[in-house]
Amino acid sequence: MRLAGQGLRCVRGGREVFAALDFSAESGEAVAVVGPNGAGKTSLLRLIAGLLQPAAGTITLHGGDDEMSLAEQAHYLGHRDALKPALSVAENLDFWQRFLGGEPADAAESLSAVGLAHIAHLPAAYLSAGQRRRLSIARLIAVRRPLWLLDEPTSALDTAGQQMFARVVAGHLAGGGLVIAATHLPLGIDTRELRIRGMV
Ligand SMILES: Nc1ncnc2c1ncn2[C@@H]1O[C@H](COP(=O)(O)OP(=O)(O)OP(=O)(O)O)[C@@H](O)[C@H]1O
Repeated sequence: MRLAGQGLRCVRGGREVFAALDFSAESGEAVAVVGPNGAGKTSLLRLIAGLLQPAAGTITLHGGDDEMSLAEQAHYLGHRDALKPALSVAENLDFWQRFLGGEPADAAESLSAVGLAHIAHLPAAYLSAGQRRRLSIARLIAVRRPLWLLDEPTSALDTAGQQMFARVVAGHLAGGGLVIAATHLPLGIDTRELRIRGMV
């Protein structure tokens, strides 16, 4: 599988954020999107996820599932954790699986992997920032998709959480997955750097 962007131009609020951006990433590879605040890292992830349209250029995924769109083959984990506060930890996972697909056994495994099995019954509203982030990471495991688009994935994670994240990503890459992560922090895994300078 190969993800490639060519000649990408991003405009937000009538202002050019970046232009003529090329990148590519292969199965088993993690790309760290780096650059100063406002350079367009989040915008690039949202372009790849199909949540924004490029003003110019193309994004293509080769070797994926031809019957699915790029967005259907990707997980987008944004700044804000997409949790339903009234649902418990386990119910949030169950909701994602009903909405996005996935095996119940993967949900149970995902809670153990992120260290939340002991509070599976707790409403998401009561979770700490780091626990919310852990639950978001559990979605990546509970619903299998090859392309992970992660925005500051380790924010709010403690040291053990960062190590857990590195293990989860390593497992995904070993299984032929692909990760694009916008970050200001080292992710604890081998990454190739994609630097965006932006127009700021
Ligand atoms: N909805 C919007 N309307 C107009 N401009 C926007 C919008 N969202 C973002 N921008 C602008 O687009 C530019 C890129 O923002 P983006 O969030 O992609 O940057 P970033 O590199 O992820 O920044 P940070 O490191 O601070 O997270 C910024 O100048 C921002 O103000």
